Amino acid sequence: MIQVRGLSKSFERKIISDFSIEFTAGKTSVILGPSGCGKTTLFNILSGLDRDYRGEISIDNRVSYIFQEDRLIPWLTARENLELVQDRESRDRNALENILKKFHLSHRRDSMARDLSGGEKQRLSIARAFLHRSNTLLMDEALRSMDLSLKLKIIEEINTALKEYKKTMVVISHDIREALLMADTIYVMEKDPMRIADTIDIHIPKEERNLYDEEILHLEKRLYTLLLK
Ligand SMILES: Nc1ncnc2c1ncn2[C@@H]1O[C@H](COP(=O)(O)OP(=O)(O)OP(=O)(O)O)[C@@H](O)[C@H]1O
Repeated sequence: MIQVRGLSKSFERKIISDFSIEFTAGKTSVILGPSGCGKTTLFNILSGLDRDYRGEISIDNRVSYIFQEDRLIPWLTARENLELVQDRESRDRNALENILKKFHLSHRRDSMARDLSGGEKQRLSIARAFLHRSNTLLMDEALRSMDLSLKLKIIEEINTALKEYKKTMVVISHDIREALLMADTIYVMEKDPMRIADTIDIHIPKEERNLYDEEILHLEKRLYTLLLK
């Protein structure tokens, strides 16, 4: 469980003020909300990158942060990039091979990161976050620059990996469909200061969700209405 209590953060203006939220352990929460409402600011605080805030944060200290850009070491191979997050003494070769397989990268294991396609690079950085000994994954618009078909494939891989790795995941997105396919709970935010406008729990099993499903289409409409308000 990630708990945020009475969080406040200001830059030139008050971005977050007395804000509270809980993200359930082992579940995926997706945050949708207008540009500049404070989503990345919240992630920077949750991940420990920003310690200049007021309020209480309760989070496991092992957090993996997946950014929009891949942040791989270009001159290392896919395998070597993964090894960076493993303990040198107890390096688990099987775990590494398993995660390569889950993200359909086994055939690219010995390729330099710089030679991978954009989709493969982002898959590798997501795979690395799963392999890292963390309980919490924070993903900030990591699928933004992908076409729909690639995005759907990677979402399926993430959902499959989550079943095995049981991480607590929080995702920032601007893509309603991405949210509908990944989330156990969607939080819609408003800005100035950031607050929760609506919370939507989705009970359809993830492997049964598709974008044409009536219930999903209904939720999509509800989310558009909320976000375009
Ligand atoms: N280091 C900083 N110094 C000054 N202002 C900042 C800083 N970081 C963020 N801000 C401001 O805080 C507000 C919230 O920014 P943040 O990046 O958290 O928004 P966001 O919801 O993630 O937006 P987006 O969806 O566009 O990525 C914005 O107005 C931004 O300009």
